[in-house]
Amino acid sequence: MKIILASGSPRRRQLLEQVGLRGFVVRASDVDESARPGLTPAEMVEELSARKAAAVVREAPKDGLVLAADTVVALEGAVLGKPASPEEAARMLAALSGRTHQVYTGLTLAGPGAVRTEHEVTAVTFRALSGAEIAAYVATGEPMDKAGAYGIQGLGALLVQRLEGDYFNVMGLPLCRLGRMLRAFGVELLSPDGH
Ligand SMILES: Cc1cn([C@H]2C[C@H](O)[C@@H](COP(=O)(O)OP(=O)(O)OP(=O)(O)O)O2)c(=O)[nH]c1=O
Repeated sequence: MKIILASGSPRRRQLLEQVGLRGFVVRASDVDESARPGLTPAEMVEELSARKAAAVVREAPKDGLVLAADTVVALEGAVLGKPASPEEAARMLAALSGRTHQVYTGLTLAGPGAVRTEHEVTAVTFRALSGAEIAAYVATGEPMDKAGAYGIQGLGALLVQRLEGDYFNVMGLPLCRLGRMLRAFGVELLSPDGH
């Protein structure tokens, strides 16, 4: 089955390769990422991942399997997406400092005749950060294209004291859940013949 990754995120591409998927194609969608007001973070990431998948499905081959995801950070009811400026990144990091937040990723698989959307949550606790540390981290540029203004896979690892759940969900793709969802579409990542 031809797998189409509907994502411009280099992390998601890397993570698919990590679990042995080869030969997939990348078709970044250009959908409106603004969410309807009043949705919970879980509803929001599910809806956005479904929207990203739907935008690519139209041009996909009939036997293709489209995979799309969306990640946000939730802090006590507030949803943090990607920061629009270094100042906003610094504000997000100050809000996350010394507290626990949730990272939500919605995942949609759209195959021949079936579409499935699920989400995964990971709880992440930051240590207390000084203003100087926040400024230094923002100056690296790493926060700018990432939900919640940090990347756990980079220097952001220095901020994370504790994590509960799927680490890869924080990077933007919950691999354990993905494996289970792919199996439902007939794609087995752990097969005896090494596929
Ligand atoms: C919290 C966190 C987020 N992120 C990233 C994952 C996502 O790429 C990004 C959230 O933005 P998304 O809108 O989920 O994804 P994207 O715009 O990068 O790619 P596309 O819409 O084409 O699929 O934040 C990290 O890489 N590390 C982290 O620790």
